[in-house]
Formats: sequence, structure tokens, C-alpha cells
Amino acid sequence: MSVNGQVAILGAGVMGETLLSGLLRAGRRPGELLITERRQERADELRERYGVDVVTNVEAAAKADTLVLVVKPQDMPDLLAEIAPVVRPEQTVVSLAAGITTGFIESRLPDGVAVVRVMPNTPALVDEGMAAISRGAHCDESHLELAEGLLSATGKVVRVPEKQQDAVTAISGSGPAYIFFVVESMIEAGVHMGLPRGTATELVVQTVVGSAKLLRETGEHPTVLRERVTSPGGTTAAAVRELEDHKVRAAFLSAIEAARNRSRDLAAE
Ligand SMILES: NC(=O)C1=CN([C@@H]2O[C@H](COP(=O)(O)OP(=O)(O)OC[C@H]3O[C@@H](n4cnc5c(N)ncnc54)[C@H](OP(=O)(O)O)[C@@H]3O)[C@@H](O)[C@H]2O)C=CC1
Ligand SMILES: O=C(O)[C@@H]1CCC=N1
Repeated sequence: MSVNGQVAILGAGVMGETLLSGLLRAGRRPGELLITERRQERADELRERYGVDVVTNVEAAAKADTLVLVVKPQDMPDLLAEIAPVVRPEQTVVSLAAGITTGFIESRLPDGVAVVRVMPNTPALVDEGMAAISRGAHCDESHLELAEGLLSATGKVVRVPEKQQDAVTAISGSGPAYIFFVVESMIEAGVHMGLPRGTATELVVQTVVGSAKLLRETGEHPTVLRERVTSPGGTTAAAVRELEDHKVRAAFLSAIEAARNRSRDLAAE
């Protein structure tokens, strides 16, 4: 199956626009893309910014070869009801919605439509995204390759069994927010100790980028890298002891389990 057919992005909010901009950066022509949006103001903004056609959901679903669904999980039943009459089995549906299973989508579309479930993340905006993809009941290798072709425009792509998608959502889908939370906390600590906010921000952002690069480029276990920073009887040991005393590790486990559970619940709303 070709990855060069027309691609429609239905719902161009934060994640839809991230994918759209990534596909354009990767060399797709605006004419190969269609988007839909329900607010006129937003539609005008995207048309102006990217030069793509903004059409109705029904027009997009009737015309495009690949339909990428990027509305909130709660909006998915209405969107599927709207497009179902025009969707055909030769099209591929790619869903980026948290918690929505391929079975949920398949049961609301004509029989035989291939559905790929994807969990992307926002670093895709700078081509450092992490996306996990899973096959639905009617997918073959070509449908997975098509989804990989779309998502690899903005970062890494891995294949996972669909039963792992709620955990993936909790780790890499929501993950950037946890990192930003840590970054905010470190900047506030710097400001609390008297550093100018700009200096604290520069120190923290570069420390996070450098640490991420060290993890990726050395392939070392994070514990080993942390031990290298932790001089005996030094500053890091004093800080890590406080993190352990405040049960930060346990808090991360609970937080990530809460995200996984929320993902499981979303399809039922
Ligand atoms: N943000 C993230 O980091 C990630 C998000 N996702 C998934 O991506 C999806 C979108 O999330 P996000 O981009 O954050 O949310 P947004 O609210 O920013 O985007 C959703 C967009 O879809 C529009 N929309 C809703 N219903 C329709 C409809 N029937 N037809 C056309 N457009 C419609 C919304 O319009 P309006 O503004 O009028 O509501 C909005 O612009 C979700 O399912 C989420 O789970 C997945 C991974 C990461
Ligand atoms: O918060 C959410 O529900 C979405 C899914 C993963 C990241 N953002």
C-alpha cells in the first residue's frame, strides 16, 4: 500500500497540528493533505499557516485514502457516526486517541476497514516524537507500514500489542508532562535560592537535554549514570536521600498507574 495517497487529519488541535506540521516538514505537499476542524476561526488559522484545504469531516472521509482521527476520545463516537456512511474498506483509519480501542472504532465503521491505533507524543513537534502503533483486526503489514510512514516523519515508531497501549499512553504519551513538571520544580528551586529565573531556566533546560542525550548516546542504565553524578558524601547524595524520603519514586509509580487507568476508562465515557 502506498504512503503517498491523500491523508486527512480529522481534528487539528494540538496533536493534529503537530502531525500536520511534521508531515509538511518531511516533504508532503499541502495538496496531499486535508484537515477538518469544527471551529471556523481555527480552520482559517490553519489554512493560512499551512496552505492546506480545510473541509468537512464527511468530505475528508469520502476523499482521502488515509483518515487520521485526532479528536478527543470523548468526541470519537460522534465523529465516527458522522463519517461511517462514507468510509470504505479500501481506506485506512489511523487513530491517535488515548484509550479508544481498534475494536471500538471497527464496530462503528463498515465491516473490514483497517484500523491502526497510535499513541504519539508532543516532542513530535521538534521531530523527536515517540509513537507506538498497534494493529486492529483487519490490518495487514501494509497498513502498519503506512502508519509507520506517517509517524516516522516526526520521530521514532515502535510496534506494540494493543493490550500494552494504555501503559504506553501513561509512559510516553503523557510522559513529556512529567518531565516538564520536574523542569518547573527545578526552576522554582533555583529561583527560591536566589538565581535569576532566566539563569535557572537555562541551567535546567540544558541539564535535561544533556542528560537525555547521555542516556541515548551511551546506552548506559540510568542507575549507573546517576551513580556517576553521586560523589560519596556529596551534594547529590543529600538530594537523592530527600527524594527517597519524600517517596518521589512511589509517587511516579502511582501517577503513571493513574494515567494507565484513566486511559482504560476513556472509551467508556
Ligand atoms: N496532546 C497530547 O500530548 C496527545 C494527545 N493525544 C490524543 O490526541 C487527541 C487530540 O488531543 P489534543 O490534540 O490534545 O486535543 P485538542 O482539543 O487540542 O484537539 C482536538 C481537536 O479536534 C477538534 N474536534 C473535536 N471534534 C471534532 C469534530 N467532530 N470534527 C472536527 N474536529 C473536531 C477540536 O475542536 P474544538 O476545539 O472545537 O473542541 C480540537 O481542535 C486525543 O484523542 C488525545 O488522546 C495522543 C497523544 C498525545
Ligand atoms: O492527556 C491526555 O489524555 C493525552 C493522551 C496522552 C497525552 N495527552
